[in-house]
Amino acid sequence: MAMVKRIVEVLVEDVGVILEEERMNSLMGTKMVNMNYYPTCPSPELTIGVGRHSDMGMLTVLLQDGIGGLYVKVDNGDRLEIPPLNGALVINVGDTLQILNNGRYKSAEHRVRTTNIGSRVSVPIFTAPNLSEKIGPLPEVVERDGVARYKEVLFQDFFFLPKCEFHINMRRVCKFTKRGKLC
Ligand SMILES: O=C(O)CCC(=O)C(=O)O
Ligand SMILES: [Fe+2]
Repeated sequence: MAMVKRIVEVLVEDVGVILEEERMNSLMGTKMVNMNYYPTCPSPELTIGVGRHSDMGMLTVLLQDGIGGLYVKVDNGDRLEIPPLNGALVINVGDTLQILNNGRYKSAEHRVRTTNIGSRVSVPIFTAPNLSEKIGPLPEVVERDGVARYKEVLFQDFFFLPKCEFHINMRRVCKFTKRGKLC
């Protein structure tokens, strides 16, 4: 946790903001762990491991085994595989951090493919705000940028969007935050 906090601190310091301890704790008050198991698939192209989405919170710390299959969409639209590195963690920027920084750090869209070489396990740890926390671009950043690219919302208002299939829901979340309204 201390490591995740330190990374967030460095990222917001880089846009000229020092967050107070209390605010930092509220922004990272929700912690969740997923344990993903992707069985080996003889025809991976016919399956969806995890559909495309971005994570909603501040930062995600992901431990993956040696199989691979995680892809991130980069600016030109290509999808890059994030190859497993022994002993390395993958750190994802989430939607909340993107909003706080007024769009400077992007929450990367990613997805997971299954493989026919072996089953895969991954364990992401998500940090996200308390449900009652207001999230919007940090005032210092808005002042400098001259524009707020996202409106302020309660974290719970996009965490509990109307239920449909989970990952469709995640995409709706992105539209909600990036356009400032529900899709
Ligand atoms: O399995 C992975 O590598 C990523 C899983 C993921 O993106 C998620 O659980 O949000
Ligand atoms: Fe994810």
